[in-house]
Amino acid sequence: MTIPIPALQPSAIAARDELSKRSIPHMVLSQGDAKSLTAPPTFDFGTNDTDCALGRFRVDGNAVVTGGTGTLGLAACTALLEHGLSGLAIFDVNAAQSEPHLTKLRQRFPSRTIACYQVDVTDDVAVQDAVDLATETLGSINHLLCFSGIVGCVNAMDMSAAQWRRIMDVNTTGSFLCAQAVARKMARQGTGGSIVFTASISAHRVNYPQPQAAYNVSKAALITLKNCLAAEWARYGIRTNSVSPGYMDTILNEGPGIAEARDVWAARNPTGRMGTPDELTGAIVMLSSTTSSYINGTDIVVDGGAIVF
Ligand SMILES: NC(=O)c1ccc[n+]([C@@H]2O[C@H](COP(=O)([O-])OP(=O)(O)OC[C@H]3O[C@@H](n4cnc5c(N)ncnc54)[C@H](O)[C@@H]3O)[C@@H](O)[C@H]2O)c1
Ligand SMILES: OC[C@@H](O)C(O)[C@H](O)CO
Repeated sequence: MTIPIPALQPSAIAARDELSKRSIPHMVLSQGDAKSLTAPPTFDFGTNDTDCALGRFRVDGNAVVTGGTGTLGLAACTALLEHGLSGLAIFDVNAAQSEPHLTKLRQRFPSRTIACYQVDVTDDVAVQDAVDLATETLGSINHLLCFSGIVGCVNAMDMSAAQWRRIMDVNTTGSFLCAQAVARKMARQGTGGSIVFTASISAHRVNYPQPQAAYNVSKAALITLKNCLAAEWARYGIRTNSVSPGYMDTILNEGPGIAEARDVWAARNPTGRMGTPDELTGAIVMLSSTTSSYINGTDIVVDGGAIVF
């Protein structure tokens, strides 16, 4: 059986013919070495041995970090400040709990502005007010990192509509509302910026052994939201990416009945263990730094290899 090849559109034929007329200046194809370059690429090798990684992975400007009072959010805040962040505004529904952490951060980074606001990310008015306040306090917002999230391990048969809605509301809608409010500022500032959502390996595969359909769906939706915003907002100089942590050793994964699950998660991971909060920060810093200026719309899985195991 012959499969018919669809005819090219006239515009595609014109484009193909135009391209085929052009020479390929950097390639010496006739020598059988399609990769040899006539001109070396320009590359800045630096001038001394202190021009090292921190320069490339430097994080400039100010950030809003939602859920920054939580374990992963706080680890991210510390890492961003270590890499040069000038100002930080944490948005968290449990802002009161952050005081001892804020004191430590302010002691360690006395020259930076560090603020924390009580915000429920599902409340669009509260989000807008907090973004306005953070902009006033910090001068500008250049980064948004969304860590606010909740989990619910409930059989889909038993889940109430209210439980489903709340998980979707906090994890997906909350991240959207924050991204929209911050992106509008970035677009108005004319500076562009970087947005990083915290998805999960739960966005990529069904968790085992705990049932958590709403959580998994909320995180999968976040990955698609990231794709949409990356496509829509690049024109404003805004990059939108996400990280997908695996099982990390945080309060989210503690509590009654979780001990057995933790053993299963560790056993089903090639590393034989859960991750530590600090192990997520490499991806966070990289995505937020200027070295990632062409990384847009991607998701970085940080899971010790769980999803390939
Ligand atoms: N810990 C893990 O294994 C893991 C794995 C994958 C993804 N994640 C995701 O990482 C993020 C952080 O998780 P964590 O382990 O640090 O948990 P955590 O519970 O320590 O942190 C979550 C933070 O979100 C805040 N929050 C909850 N609801 C909020 C709301 N409505 N408005 C504002 N803030 C709210 C909480 O107060 C808390 O500070 C979550 O989105 C979670 O789904 C965690
Ligand atoms: O998939 C891992 C996480 O998203 C999360 O820590 C877990 O599923 C919560 O029980």
